[in-house]
Amino acid sequence: MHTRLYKESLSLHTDFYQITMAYAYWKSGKAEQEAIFHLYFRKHPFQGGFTITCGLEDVIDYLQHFSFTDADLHYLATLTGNDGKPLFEEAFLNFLKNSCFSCDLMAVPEGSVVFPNEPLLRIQGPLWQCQILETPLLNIMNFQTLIATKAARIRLAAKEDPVLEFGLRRAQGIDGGFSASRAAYIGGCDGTSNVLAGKLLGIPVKGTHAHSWVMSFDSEAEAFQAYAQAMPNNCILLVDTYDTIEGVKKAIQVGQALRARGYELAGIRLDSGDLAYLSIEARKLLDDAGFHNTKIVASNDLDEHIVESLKQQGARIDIWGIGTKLVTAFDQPALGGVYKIAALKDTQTGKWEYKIKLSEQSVKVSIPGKLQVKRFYDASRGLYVGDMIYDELNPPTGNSFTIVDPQDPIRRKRLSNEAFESKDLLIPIFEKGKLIYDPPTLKSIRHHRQSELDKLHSSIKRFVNPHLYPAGLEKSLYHLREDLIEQLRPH
Ligand SMILES: Nc1ncnc2c1ncn2[C@@H]1O[C@H](COP(=O)(O)OP(=O)(O)OP(=O)(O)O)[C@@H](O)[C@H]1O
Ligand SMILES: O=P(O)(O)OC[C@H]1O[C@H](OP(=O)(O)OP(=O)(O)O)[C@H](O)[C@@H]1O
Ligand SMILES: O=C(O)c1cccnc1
Ligand SMILES: [Mg+2]
Repeated sequence: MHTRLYKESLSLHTDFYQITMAYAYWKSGKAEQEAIFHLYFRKHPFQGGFTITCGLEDVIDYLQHFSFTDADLHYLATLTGNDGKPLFEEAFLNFLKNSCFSCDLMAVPEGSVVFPNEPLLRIQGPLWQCQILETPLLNIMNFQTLIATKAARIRLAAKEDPVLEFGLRRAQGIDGGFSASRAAYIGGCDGTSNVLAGKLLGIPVKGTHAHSWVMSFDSEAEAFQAYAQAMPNNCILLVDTYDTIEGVKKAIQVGQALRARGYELAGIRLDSGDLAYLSIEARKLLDDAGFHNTKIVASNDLDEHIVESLKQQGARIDIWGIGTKLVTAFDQPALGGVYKIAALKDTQTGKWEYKIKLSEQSVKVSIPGKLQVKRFYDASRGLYVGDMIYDELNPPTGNSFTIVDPQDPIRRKRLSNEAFESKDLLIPIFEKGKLIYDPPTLKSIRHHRQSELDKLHSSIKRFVNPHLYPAGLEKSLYHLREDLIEQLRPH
């Protein structure tokens, strides 16, 4: 990458307080104490019923390059407190210099459907390392998970139609654009206008031309002819610069000239006005002129709701170009994923101590333990039927389980091994800092996302008041959490 940022080591890509805590852990002899943290979210984005996890490959890349360079340490050595003296002792900086990532990481594979409170990542290792990674892991996972989920919703609305991601110009800076293109592809887009994402990630690059192409000529007809001349084998003409219907007629004339040369007009693009009406009219004109295979591309501030509405109106749009509202997750610009400590090993006894964060808001009370998620699958219906978050330090026995919704303990469900198949969602990625996972290709992550969504009942995927998928705490974990809350509450 060509920016100043990407020439840097990214170990300082964290919040300052992570480094001050790492220092204080080190000073108080706790730095190497073994801890378990989970990364999870509490509420689906976009008022939806599902979320698509995304970002693991970048997490892996980050952790593999996690080391403090001399330049990083020189910088940290310049930081001073309010007495003007250095904040960090040299011995601590040496400790950082000689350290490398040595944790265990478990993760839910990218492209999987996930639900509130389920760990997307579980990290176990020295307390200071787990702590310092909070910010970069959230930075990577929150954004890509958000965009993959938005793209998956757009994919559901567009049904089988191709969707092109056109967002780079509106994305949140350089990495915001690049990682959005990646996440959008995983979520279900078929191509991108982002050429760097094409080169580095192998995403198909696609596109048409801008209004300025048309405006740079004396007439629209000349502009269309020149574009067809330059690119006869990839000719999609933007027809709305002056008058859409007149533009379609001129595109048809150019299509006839192309056909005489042995080429086909690939498409036209509509970028303003009533896209339902104009696409229906354009389709008639194209069909009447014998251009049945010429596709109609539409763009202009589209999102999943407008795509769904246009389809209901009978719009004849074949390909959807979607930028701003996808890559900025316009209606919800951040996923509120969090990263919380859940257990700490007592150095004397070697036993795990459960950790829990209390809050006035019950949704913010964290979940203690070494968590895993067991997902139950009804093979006869081809549907996921429920997820059980359980504690590996105290796993449930037997073949039949009760899950409890921590926000509404009346909501319970029984899940059994006899009735359903099941699998654990978190799989090993790093063991003691060593990568033991072979990340899948982007294409196979996309396929995985599709097969995951196929296994969700349609009521969970609808946009308005989606049905709540059963994802809860295994009963004994629920009680453990309640007991801890009881013990910690002063009254
Ligand atoms: N038939 C339709 N039903 C619902 N929404 C539509 C329909 N046609 C277009 N839209 C959407 O309505 C919005 C139209 O916005 P706006 O009025 O700013 O665009 P416009 O009239 O095309 O003007 P401009 O030329 O500035 O792009 C866009 O988000 C577009 O995707
Ligand atoms: O609408 P989006 O989903 O973001 O898709 C990308 C948009 O970018 C281009 O125009 P741009 O928005 O730059 O100019 P315009 O507003 O004049 O169309 C293109 O014509 C699309 O309208
Ligand atoms: O190729 C296009 O049509 C395109 C690319 C980026 C943004 N809007 C449109
Ligand atoms: Mg626009």
